[in-house]
Amino acid sequence: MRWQERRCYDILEETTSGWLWMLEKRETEAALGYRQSGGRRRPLEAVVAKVSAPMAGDVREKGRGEEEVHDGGYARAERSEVFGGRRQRVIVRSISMCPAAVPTGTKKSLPQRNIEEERRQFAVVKAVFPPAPGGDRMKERRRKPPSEVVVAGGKRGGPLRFNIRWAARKTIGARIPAIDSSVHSSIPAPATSVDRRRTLLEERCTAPNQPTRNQKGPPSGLQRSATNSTNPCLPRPGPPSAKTLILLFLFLRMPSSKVGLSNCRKKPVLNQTDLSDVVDFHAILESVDLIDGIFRLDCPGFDRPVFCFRDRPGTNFRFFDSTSLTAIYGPISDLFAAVQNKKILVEAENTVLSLGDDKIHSGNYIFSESNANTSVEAQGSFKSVSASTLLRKLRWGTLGLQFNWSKVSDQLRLRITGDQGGNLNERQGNFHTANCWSRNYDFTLPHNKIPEKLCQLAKEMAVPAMPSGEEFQPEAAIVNYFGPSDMLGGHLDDMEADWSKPIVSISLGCKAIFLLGGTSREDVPVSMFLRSGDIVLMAGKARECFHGVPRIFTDDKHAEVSVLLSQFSGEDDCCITDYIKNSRININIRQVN
Ligand SMILES: O=C(O)CCC(=O)C(=O)O
Ligand SMILES: [Fe+2]
Repeated sequence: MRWQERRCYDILEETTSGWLWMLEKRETEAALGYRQSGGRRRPLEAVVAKVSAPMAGDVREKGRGEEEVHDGGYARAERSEVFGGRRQRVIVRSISMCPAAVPTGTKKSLPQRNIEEERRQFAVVKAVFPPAPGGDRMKERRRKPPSEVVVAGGKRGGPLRFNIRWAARKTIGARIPAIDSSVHSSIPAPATSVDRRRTLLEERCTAPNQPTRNQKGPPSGLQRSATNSTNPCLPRPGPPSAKTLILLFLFLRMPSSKVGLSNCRKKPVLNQTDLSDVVDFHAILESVDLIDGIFRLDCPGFDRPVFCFRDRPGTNFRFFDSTSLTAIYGPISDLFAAVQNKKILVEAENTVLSLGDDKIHSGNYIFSESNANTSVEAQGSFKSVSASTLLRKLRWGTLGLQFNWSKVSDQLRLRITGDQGGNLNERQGNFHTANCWSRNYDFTLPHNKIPEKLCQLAKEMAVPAMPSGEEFQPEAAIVNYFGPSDMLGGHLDDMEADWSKPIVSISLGCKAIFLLGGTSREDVPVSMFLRSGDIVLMAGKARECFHGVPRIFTDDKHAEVSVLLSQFSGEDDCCITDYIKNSRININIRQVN
């Protein structure tokens, strides 16, 4: 039953053996023992608390002007914007910002609308597992979640004025008391790290902050409706023990940004929020009801039902143009084993790779026995960090073909922030035609192949989204590691040449909310729960849709990892179980060519 999940965890060790891994700059420095030159070195927690406090789009107070604050590698922007007819100061932090900015003519979109084709192309696969023994699923499904969920933040002013803020209130800002306490008691993971990685990706098609046009209201919400038993889209019922659900997104919706982690010092103001609009495929699978706007598709040759979204509401994004990242290229391996054995990572060698105009910091890192007499910060000339710290701080890594992140970042700075004349569209056009399509994946960067087991799994799971007779070729993968307060801002994944091939996106660990938008920043997203073992497939039209992960659930009740945890009972498994309880891992696998 949990084969998919289990297989993923079997290969988890390998997914942390990628060639490239990346930490937030400040974290990297802190973790590796660098000192801030000249500056006061503040504890990481303080920095995290500070940047975590403001929510995306958080309205603070009236103000004028614009300022950007870069804080130890983190960044936030304070802008003056007009909300509700008055000018107010807005703090924006790590907002995803990728508009559908690829100029007409360069965008690789589907040549022809073909609904049947699209059904295959825009797929989300979801694995749903049998209820825990004794669990009352019907009761579970009927229970309304809102009463159990509260939102951090208090009055934010005009939540519907910007859809992004609607999303923040409706889903992103959702907080469960137990989560808050766990957040406070744990060392807060930087809420921005995953976004940072994404920010680099997005920068290539970023537009400056623009006033929202044609704003739409919040989505009407997907209503439950009785299923028509003659619905041709309904698949044959599968064996309950192998209930894996495939969701097919015909038109996806877009995400929004994030909610900040509660400030460690201030108690968050908790308001109630309503998660009843969050699509729960688990419940749909258990139910005889479908939800309006979602249908099930029979997919020959694939033993799991396929669910599709019919419509595409939208959301909008606001732009935030700031990033400061340090990419560290270099292989690490056996991270979990190193944690288990209390090893430390030392930088054995530090080189700088030259890639065209870029210089990329590249290290040779090895895990070595920790020496009781050697403090982490005093390893001779080596910078070092304990494997457990590294695991906690790790936010993403890549497998297979590498992307030259720093190049994109530099180019973006030149193109977008440089004074090159022309209007925004022209600048974006220049940027895209000159750089994006020719400079995304860098085939010259050293890399390892994606682990074979992961390739195999991706190929199998990609079937519903592949053109018939073609096999998915996994060439690159990004592994996102989400801590309790991490989130992934709205973005497009458009680096790959052929958008008709799916991205196979596997969720592991704690349950998350996934937001799915449209092709425009102004489209309102639909939100859905992704549980451990779920797989999202996106291809074709869906590649043009914004999506993101505003939050994960780490409290015992909502994380839904108990069955998974029960599979790790060995003594050596404790570092994995500890990690699973507070984390979500997403592995998204791509065919690049
Ligand atoms: O974590 C997820 O479910 C989505 C990840 C994603 O969209 C990405 O890495 O591009
Ligand atoms: Fe993505």
